[in-house]
Amino acid sequence: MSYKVLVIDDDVPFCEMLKTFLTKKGYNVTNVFKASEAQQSINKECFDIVLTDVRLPDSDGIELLKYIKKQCPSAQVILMTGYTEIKTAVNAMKLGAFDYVAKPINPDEILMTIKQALEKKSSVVIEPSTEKRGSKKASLNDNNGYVKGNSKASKQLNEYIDLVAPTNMSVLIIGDSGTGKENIAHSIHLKSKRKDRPYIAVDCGAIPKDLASSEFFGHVKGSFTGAVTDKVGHFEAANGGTIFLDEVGNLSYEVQVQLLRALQERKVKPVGSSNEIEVNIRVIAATNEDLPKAVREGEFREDLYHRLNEFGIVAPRLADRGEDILMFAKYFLKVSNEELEKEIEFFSDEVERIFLMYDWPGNLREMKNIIKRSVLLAKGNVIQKDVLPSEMFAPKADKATTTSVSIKDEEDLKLFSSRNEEQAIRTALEKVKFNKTKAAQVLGIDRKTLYNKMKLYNIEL
Ligand SMILES: Nc1ncnc2c1ncn2[C@@H]1O[C@H](COP(=O)(O)OP(=O)(O)OP(=O)(O)O)[C@@H](O)[C@H]1O
Repeated sequence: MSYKVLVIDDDVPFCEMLKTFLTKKGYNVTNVFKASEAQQSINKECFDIVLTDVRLPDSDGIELLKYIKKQCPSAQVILMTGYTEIKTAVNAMKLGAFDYVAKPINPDEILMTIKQALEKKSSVVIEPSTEKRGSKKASLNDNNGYVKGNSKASKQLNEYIDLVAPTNMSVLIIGDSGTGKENIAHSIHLKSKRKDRPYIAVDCGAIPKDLASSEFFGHVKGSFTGAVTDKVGHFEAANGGTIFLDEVGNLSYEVQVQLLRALQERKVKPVGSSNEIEVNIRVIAATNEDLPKAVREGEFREDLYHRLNEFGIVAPRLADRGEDILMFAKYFLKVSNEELEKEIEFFSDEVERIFLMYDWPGNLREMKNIIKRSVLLAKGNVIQKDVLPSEMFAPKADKATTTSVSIKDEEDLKLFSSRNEEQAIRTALEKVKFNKTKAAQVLGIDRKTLYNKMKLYNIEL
């Protein structure tokens, strides 16, 4: 079976080139050039992968993404963006896009992203002992790959993981997009007594509402049109092990009711069957939404929220993981070198400084993407600033805070923005174990400016 791919871009030659390339790789590709044409195509059939430009002549990729996720939730949407639109792309991921690739598109990169999206789409069972699967999760959780981190935030996170893993408690992981929630869930499973039993990851945002019962609880042949064979649901498949409910905030109210019943009674009944099946599973759920707010607004059931949240873990933002930032960067450099068969050795000092200053709105996933792309573009064996997205270091229009204190060399402060300046200083101080001289060097400012800034932000050591 060949997977169906819809490409949406008003650049016709580019679409044709991509179509030729992907067709050669065995995909069944349809090209359209406007959002309205894309909507028509999606109304006719559901695609496995949708590759869309962020800017379209009659709409934008974000609006289209919302439409696609409503019409065909299982489609994996990949945005194609210019560097200046990376923030939009990161927001799109919060709305359910799988990933983004920066233009100009590199064929190997797009192919790899499509493969990863298809892996996610199939909601595969990840058997902990079978690292050969090639799944990103499986490979990251071997001892060489999983970055634990040394920052305060990481230490606390790892402590919580170790504490809760051996228990049977349900865990709710809350965190911004790309902070590593799925990775945390899998670590908990691997450190639990259930580690040799199945681990099933389910992307709740990708399950169509009318198929949800069958996906979770299975069905018997003939129970509805399209049920041509018996199907084992995710709950039964996870029996004895762990089920990971990603994007749990996306479940419809009806499905929430069914899920709660299954969790309380520890039994499931496949659609169309009169037999109940006993299940013994541990639940880990994740969300980047404000679930307590959803509960207050009546969109998420309070009883289910408490059932899932027996133990809550907050996945820290990358910008709050201080001294780990470069550790993660080096890890992603290694992974990208392997994936792209390159041998880039390190980052220039300037690039490291930019990494420490940047606020990483898309967290680990954004870092991974930026580094992968930089590895692709790098000429020599060092990643230099010129291959980074300029928005990572361009001076921001709002210079209010940088002019409010005496700054000897304002140029050196161009990395700062009013939004992340305080965080950048805290991160740098943490990284150099609170040595102010070294922190000033890392920040590229003089010590006096650093003192002034610390005073401004009430940073006390
Ligand atoms: N501790 C870690 N060490 C190394 N890589 C990590 C770690 N945690 C996460 N990653 C990588 O960072 C990326 C994002 O992680 P993950 O998919 O777990 O985030 P998420 O919070 O579940 O994202 P989303 O909110 O988009 O579902 C992945 O490529 C993952 O492999």
